[in-house]
Amino acid sequence: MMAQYLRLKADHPDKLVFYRMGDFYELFYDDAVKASKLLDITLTTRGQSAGQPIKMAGIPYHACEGYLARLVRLGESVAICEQFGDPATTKGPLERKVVRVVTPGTLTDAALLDDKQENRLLGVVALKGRLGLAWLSLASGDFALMDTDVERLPTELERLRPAEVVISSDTGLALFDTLGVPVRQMPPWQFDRDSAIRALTRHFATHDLAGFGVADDMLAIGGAGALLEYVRTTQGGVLPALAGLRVEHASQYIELDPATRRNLELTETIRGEAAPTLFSLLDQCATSMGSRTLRHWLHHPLRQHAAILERQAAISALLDTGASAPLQETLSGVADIERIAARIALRSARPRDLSSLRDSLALLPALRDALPQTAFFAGLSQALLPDAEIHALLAGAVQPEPSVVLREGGVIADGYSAELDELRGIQANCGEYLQRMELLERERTGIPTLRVEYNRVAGFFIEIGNANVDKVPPEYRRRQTMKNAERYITPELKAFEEKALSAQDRALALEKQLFDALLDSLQPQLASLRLAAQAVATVDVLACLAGHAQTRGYVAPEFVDDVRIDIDAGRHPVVEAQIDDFIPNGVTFGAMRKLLLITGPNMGGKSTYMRQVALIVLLAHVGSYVPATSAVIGRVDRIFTRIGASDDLAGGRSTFMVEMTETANILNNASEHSLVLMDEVGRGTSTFDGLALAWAIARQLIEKSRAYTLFATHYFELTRLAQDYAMVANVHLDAVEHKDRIVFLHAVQEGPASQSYGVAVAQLAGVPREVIRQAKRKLAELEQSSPGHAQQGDLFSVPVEPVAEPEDHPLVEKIAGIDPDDLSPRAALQLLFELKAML
Ligand SMILES: Nc1ncnc2c1ncn2[C@@H]1O[C@H](COP(=O)(O)OP(=O)(O)OP(=O)(O)O)[C@@H](O)[C@H]1O
Repeated sequence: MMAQYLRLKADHPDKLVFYRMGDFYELFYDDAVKASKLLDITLTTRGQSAGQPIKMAGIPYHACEGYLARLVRLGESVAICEQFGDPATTKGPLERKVVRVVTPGTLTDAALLDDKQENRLLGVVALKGRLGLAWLSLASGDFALMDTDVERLPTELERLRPAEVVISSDTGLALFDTLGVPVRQMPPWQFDRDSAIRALTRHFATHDLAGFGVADDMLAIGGAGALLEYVRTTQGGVLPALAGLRVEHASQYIELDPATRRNLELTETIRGEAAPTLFSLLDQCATSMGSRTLRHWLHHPLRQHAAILERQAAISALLDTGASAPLQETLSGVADIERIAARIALRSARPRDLSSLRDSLALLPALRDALPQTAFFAGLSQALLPDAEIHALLAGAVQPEPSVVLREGGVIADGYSAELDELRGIQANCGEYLQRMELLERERTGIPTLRVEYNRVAGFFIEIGNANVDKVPPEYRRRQTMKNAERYITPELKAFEEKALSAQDRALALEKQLFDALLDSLQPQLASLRLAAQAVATVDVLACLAGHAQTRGYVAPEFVDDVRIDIDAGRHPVVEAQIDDFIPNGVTFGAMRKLLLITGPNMGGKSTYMRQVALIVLLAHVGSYVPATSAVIGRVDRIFTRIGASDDLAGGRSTFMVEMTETANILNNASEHSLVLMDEVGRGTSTFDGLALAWAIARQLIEKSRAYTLFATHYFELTRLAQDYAMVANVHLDAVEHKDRIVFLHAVQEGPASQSYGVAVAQLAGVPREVIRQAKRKLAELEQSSPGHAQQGDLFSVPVEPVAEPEDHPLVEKIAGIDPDDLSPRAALQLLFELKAML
């Protein structure tokens, strides 16, 4: 057995092998050690090899899904090795085979997949500074290619978020060192472009790839070929029905670099949590397909105005007809058709998959009826009309409520197969059958005492009393002689006996056969099921966005070709939902107003304001309505953000290094159509360095990039840029100090801020009183010594009246000097009188 194990393991050196032994999957040697650590299961030993005990860990077969899910989430791959044959009759070890390999990127089991997220496998080819990317999702059948530059790898990885990456073993892992994705290396020949073209054209049964818009010299083709092979091996040789190939171009979408996706908290907070994010706010989709599509849309804002306006018009139509609520109501009954189709393709669908597919298909007509009557929805409606045969087939074949697993039976509907009905009938109506036969035989033979019976020893028999044996028909054959009677069997009864005794086994086997045949007959329908799934998802997202537009008071943005972004009374969609009194703020950019310098106190709302502008622009390009009273937006090609400071310790970059790397990316790539958010650049270094850098960076953005820029800063010097450049304007957020409190107004106004309130905010945050007092004193000192002197390049350097340190009231000083622990009750009382007298 160990020899067999080692042979199988040799084919899967980099995976954990789950080796089936009876009711357990067992892992041996290093696999056992690794699994015991990762899964926290007991490490033990079994037998010996070369005098050494063999390390072993096992997991019960029925609980394997949970363990698999954990391993895959940790980036591991598992080869599942099943046993074949009957242990009772086989000599020596049972035959075992790896039936499938579960890897993070090739999951299709419902239990292992995240409902709301696409699970992608990415193949990467890098050659001479160029990058070919191919990605596919087994669960949705989506298969796409893109060629780009090597530097864009982090950006694309952040966009696609693959669960697993496949590369050629000569590419080297260095590219992926810090990216935190499981990477699998395959031999270089599997990335060979010519073989890939042959494999792809064979798979799609096309002459060449031109019909998919794939040029023969695309680097990504090699990756696509490797993916196909990888999927084939993991799925035990079965290839899923893929929806065809798509070519993506970087220019289709507004580009968002990795930092921007993080900073804008689209689908994950900066801390890596799932909420609160734009996605968590908006995702009220009724189906998982809708949720996945919404997530995709948020990460892929469109550039082409026509495509955006199509979605926007669809939302308007939903709002006009009030259709979203009834649509979502119907949608909530629709199962994950897309993933069910994928499991049908891989023949791993379960009985309940088919019954929920049937029930979902039955809802599609109602969905179509509820759609608004526009050309756009007419297209979707067409897709929502898969071949009526599929539903008819499923309705006829599958029980209304089938059992969860096929091997329990009770899956195929009554009336679908005469043979199955008969087998089931035999089990259910054995007694009835015997009675009926008894009556018939009595009539036929004229023996009123004839009995048809069954016992365990004799099986089925016809018993005739000795008095009547002369009337026995010739086809009766004697089975047993009793004292007063003879027992007979007939060919019909014999056949019935065989049927009855094996009816259950045969019924189960037949159900399995029928179920497999059903999966086969669904294969030609997968493409239309996928189209229906996509249409359901699109309707779902649009209805969800229409719902938000209505309940949250969003408006349809207008798109223009001019250089312009004009938002009236905009709101931050996520912050607005979290606090009671959100103050709306507008923004105006034009050809002559391209950089807004934002000053104002800490906590004043600068970051919120900047992010809100970016989110509104992004949402507008998703096709959604936006949180504002009006929005007019010109062409936008990219959104860049440089917000907040975070160390990239794993990548060996300090906070300041990260800040400057991100800034360099912006300065090198921003165009006049880009939206750039810069939050306090330069603050990661000394004041002089920081100010100097911030100054130079701002100038570069105005003179060279001419991007739409929101530039928040505490360096007050920078506000002077507005005097030098017509395209720069100052805006600020304000606060007022009221007694000991500071009140933030959160309203954006024209002009630079007048005060920073840093010390007041520190006080608010609970910094000890003594520190605050010293800070105030130091602040006054600095402000006195440095007007115009550039000693202190910050807002603090504004010449303002030195703040006179208020003398503390003697009463306060007296109280400060008290140590209550040292006071006797009597002294305390005395002190109270003294304090009162000092008032
Ligand atoms: N327009 C607004 N209306 C109401 N509250 C707001 C508004 N903008 C921001 N806030 C509130 O103020 C808090 C601070 O906002 P924000 O982080 O944007 O300030 P900031 O000026 O960037 O501060 P810092 O300079 O310290 O980073 C937010 O958490 C939010 O609760």
